[in-house]
Amino acid sequence: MQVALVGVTGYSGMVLYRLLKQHPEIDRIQLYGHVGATTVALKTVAAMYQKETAVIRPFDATAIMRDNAIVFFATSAGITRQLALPFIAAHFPVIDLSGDFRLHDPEQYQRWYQRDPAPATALAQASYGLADMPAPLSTYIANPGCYATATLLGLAPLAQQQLVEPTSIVVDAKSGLSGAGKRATAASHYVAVNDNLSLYKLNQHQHIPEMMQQLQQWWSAIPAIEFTTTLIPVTRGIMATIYAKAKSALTTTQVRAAFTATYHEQPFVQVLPTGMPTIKDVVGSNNCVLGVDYNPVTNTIVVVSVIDNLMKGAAGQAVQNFNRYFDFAVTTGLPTLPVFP
Ligand SMILES: NC(=O)C1=CN([C@@H]2O[C@H](COP(=O)(O)OP(=O)(O)OC[C@H]3O[C@@H](n4cnc5c(N)ncnc54)[C@H](OP(=O)(O)O)[C@@H]3O)[C@@H](O)[C@H]2O)C=CC1
Ligand SMILES: CC(=O)N[C@@H](CCC(=O)OP(=O)(O)O)C(=O)O
Repeated sequence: MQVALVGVTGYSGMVLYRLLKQHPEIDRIQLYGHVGATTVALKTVAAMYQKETAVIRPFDATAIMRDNAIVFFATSAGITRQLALPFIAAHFPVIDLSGDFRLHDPEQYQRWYQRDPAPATALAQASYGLADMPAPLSTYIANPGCYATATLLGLAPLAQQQLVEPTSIVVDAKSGLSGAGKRATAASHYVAVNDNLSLYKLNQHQHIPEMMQQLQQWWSAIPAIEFTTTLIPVTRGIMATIYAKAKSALTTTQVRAAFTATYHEQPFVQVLPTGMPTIKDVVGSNNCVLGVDYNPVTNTIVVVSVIDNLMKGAAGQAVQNFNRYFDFAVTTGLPTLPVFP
């Protein structure tokens, strides 16, 4: 099979290229960049790929659809919605790593992304591809956000089995710097990040509405969640620590059983039998590892969810959705072990 990738020069695109190269069902990857750009060799823009012979061609929707079975967009939010419309019109398969088609409601997109949304008719054709909670996929798959993935996998059993007070959910999420993409800013300057922690986008993070959209499908009684994001001085990895009041007194064993029941058939989701996961437990893998606890003193459930933001949070989940879309075994071409240590 031949597949197209737009945005190989970004962090997610580079990880996706590596995964697609190793995928046994993929014979060839066609790379595309900006509209009207000249064709360049991949190795000239990615110095670590000196032995790669691939070239990056200018974006051309017609050529992509003619030559490939599917296109992956690893492009920035705001860009994909400008490039993807011909594929939607043609019902050509797309896996989109950006946030442009995750929200069904265009007003929500305008509010949280502060940009014009894609047309409502186009948004209606997209499906939200939370790959470890399988639901039917349309030809346009909106890959979930990295924080949203970690948080939703940590909350799914609690929401679906209605184990918590629906108004009590608090999520304290932390991410490594690669989550911010390759462009440096004052906030991502080495001095700002190293030996430091900084909380950002308080109550304004763009993943809040996609999490609410999904949570309310699972349990409409959840009105909102408190969600904070903190930048931590690591390259890869997200840890979401979730707190919620139990609806009735439980034990840690009962909470864990709820998680195990949800995920026992999911090869990438591990529920720890004891203790809490660390970021290094997942880096380099497509896994999500979950630790759970119930504190009877405060009647609080604590869930810790860790993922690699560039794997499960982006490229890995994109390949998992590719496998689901084409009915390949879901683990095909995907690492289930971290690069520990
Ligand atoms: N980093 C992460 O952990 C995660 C990222 N995502 C999402 O994945 C997408 C990519 O993120 P990330 O890799 O971090 O971003 P980067 O900023 O690292 O890369 C962005 C990519 O988009 C390309 N691009 C930008 N503008 C255009 C354009 N007009 N036409 C064609 N290509 C363009 C860039 O090419 P060039 O360099 O030539 O401009 C680059 O290849 C984003 O939507 C992001 O929100 C989702 C989950 C996690
Ligand atoms: C550390 C960091 O800055 N992370 C980014 C994650 C961005 C991202 O993945 O954007 P999508 O909305 O397309 O998923 C952020 O918090 O905005």
